[in-house]
Amino acid sequence: MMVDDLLDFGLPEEGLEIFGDRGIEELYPPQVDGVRSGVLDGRNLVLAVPTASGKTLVSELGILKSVFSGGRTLYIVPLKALAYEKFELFKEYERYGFNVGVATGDYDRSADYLSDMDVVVTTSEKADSMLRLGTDWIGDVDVVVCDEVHLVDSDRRGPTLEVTLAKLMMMNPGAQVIALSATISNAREIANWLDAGLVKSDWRPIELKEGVVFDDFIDFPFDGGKEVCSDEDDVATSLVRDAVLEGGQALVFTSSRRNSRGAAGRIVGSLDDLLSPMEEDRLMELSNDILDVDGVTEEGERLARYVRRGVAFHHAGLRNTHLRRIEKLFSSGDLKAICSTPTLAWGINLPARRVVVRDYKRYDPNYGMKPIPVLDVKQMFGRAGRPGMDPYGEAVLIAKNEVERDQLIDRYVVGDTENITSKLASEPALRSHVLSTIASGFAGSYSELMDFIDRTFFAVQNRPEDIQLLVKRVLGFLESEGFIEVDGFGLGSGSGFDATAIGKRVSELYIDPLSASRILERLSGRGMESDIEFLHMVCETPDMDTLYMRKSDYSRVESFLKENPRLKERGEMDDWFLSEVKTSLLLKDWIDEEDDGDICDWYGVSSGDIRRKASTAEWLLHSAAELSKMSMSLYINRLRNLQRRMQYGVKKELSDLVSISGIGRVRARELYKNGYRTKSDLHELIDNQSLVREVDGVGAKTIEKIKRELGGNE
Ligand SMILES: Nc1ncnc2c1ncn2[C@@H]1O[C@H](COP(=O)(O)OP(=O)(O)OP(=O)(O)O)[C@@H](O)[C@H]1O
Repeated sequence: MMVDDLLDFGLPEEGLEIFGDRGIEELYPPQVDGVRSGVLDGRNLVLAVPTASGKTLVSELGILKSVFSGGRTLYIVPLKALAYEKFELFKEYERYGFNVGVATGDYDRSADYLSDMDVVVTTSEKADSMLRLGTDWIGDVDVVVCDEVHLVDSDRRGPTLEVTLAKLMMMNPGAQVIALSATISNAREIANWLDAGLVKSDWRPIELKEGVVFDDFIDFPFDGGKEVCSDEDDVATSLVRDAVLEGGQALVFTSSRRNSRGAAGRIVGSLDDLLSPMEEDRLMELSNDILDVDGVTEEGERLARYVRRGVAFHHAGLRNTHLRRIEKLFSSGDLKAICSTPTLAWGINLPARRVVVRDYKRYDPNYGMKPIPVLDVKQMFGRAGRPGMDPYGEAVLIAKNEVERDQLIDRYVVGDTENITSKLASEPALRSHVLSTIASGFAGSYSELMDFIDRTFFAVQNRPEDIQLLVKRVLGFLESEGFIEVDGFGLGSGSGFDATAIGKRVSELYIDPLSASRILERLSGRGMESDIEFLHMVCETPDMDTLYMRKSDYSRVESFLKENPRLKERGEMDDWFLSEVKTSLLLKDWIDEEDDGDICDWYGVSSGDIRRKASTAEWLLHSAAELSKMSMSLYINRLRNLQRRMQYGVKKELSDLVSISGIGRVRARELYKNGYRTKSDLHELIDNQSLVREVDGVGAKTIEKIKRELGGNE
């Protein structure tokens, strides 16, 4: 089917222009199936097709049809980076007078400012928080697109995604739901849940050869085989060099951060002779950028060194700025290889000629090393092949012997993906979503709550009596903690309930009700004195992912506790408690302006980890301050002060300086040392350029930024 034919199915003419500008003339087969299944007639649709087979365009058919008749779309993605990727794409609609917005983060900030938007791209967490805040325009949505709906299977994100979809469908019964998915075995079950038609296909725009390498030979069971034309000691390195020799790039997936660094370290040097002088120049530039942002940690320095030679590693511990730059340089072809943890496979579209899955086992705390799900391997495989650039994509697993090769072929090449399952049965997820469902008015009684839960994927897959048991347990907890009030005697089908004022606020703050109850208990207890006690308060909540205790951490943490008996009283000396204390100490070092490199060494973390922990702590301190307001606690100023320091990683006296964009903790300290302590002191600096030399790290560029910002504030 040609794009022009879409007019017969009701696509507005402008749609042809939009797709024409992207060079799209003919629809891919699954897109044709989407059209035939009624996506342009407002029908609900689940599209389960491989990565990069044009799912977005099918959703755009529904979106364009709707916005050209005055409708509004909510487009839900799993990750912030993806939200911005889609936002950039949909911004093309603005030339027809539509407003396109993006919303992520800031979970208790009102989203009313988006009420004029025709298309809003958001993450499932932000969509959930907008529902909790009672955002009016959410009840006026005509198309809901859910990208990567198979992530209902994810322990962390899945429950939020399914509850959000269920709420959106309940509020907007006439809205069209378009769910995009990887190829999963039980796609039909998802389609039944969403009352949708199903398009399921294995078609890909570019041929994908999937195979297993052993003894320098890649066995592609459906496409013959291939010798690897490179004989490095390390198999992954050979596979990468071989792909680059053929003019391609490679993505290497590893099971851990440490392995991603190790694999990149082995590749470095093997590509030197394959880089052009122009590529070398660009890589040098990126490498310097990395040093500029993070030259003090061993990892930042190592990343810069590798990038200079065409290779990078990529994992969630790195700074976001670095991750985005690495992705950009790989897309432009300058970087030849990235060694990454699997997160990259679920993120933005970053295709490569060859994908190497180096580790197919991952550590599981309950089972030890365990083979990863087929779905995960297929997702990584799916990143192979750049449409329009590569003749085909190759995806390869590595075997150590012939037996393993055959097993890997059976399981991951020939085998089916697993069924996906709801994760809403987990108690932390359920208590949070049950509270939010009551607090935001979706359910005022037990029977309404059960009606609502009946709309979730959880209810499709579980027996009603099991669900009731779990829900009752959670309701009992919420009542005993004072987050809901129940009418009548006991919890039964006749009982009605409402959230208390504090329960409503907990739901809006987007924290686990158990976190709130721990914080409230701490705030009402006997006087807290030191910073570390407040920091431990946030680290003992389930919302904080605490740091793992390494052997070398025990003596440090235990001797700290010896000197701080008040904190020691808070717990048993088990790993659980010690890791809370270790995390509190990291946060303390962050706000005391310890050097990034030292913090990374002391705690065994990466630079991005520090910022992510600090950001969670900042959110919890903000929540504690809000709860403190409601419970008349005396700590509000103290909490606000700590929250501000946590945001920037500084002592109190730098607060004024770091609020200026472009001035981070290190530059602020340098300015302070040189006598510039407030914004007004900085006026003097920008008026007198000769002073620039006095302050380390504050060059002409920064001065320009400060000038702009201070000018704008006046
Ligand atoms: N019919 C088509 N003809 C040519 N190119 C197309 C067509 N449909 C989509 N594309 C292009 O294919 C690329 C991949 O499409 P898209 O990102 O929508 O895939 P996807 O299935 O959503 O991928 P992912 O699984 O990563 O979300 C995009 O660059 C898109 O512009």
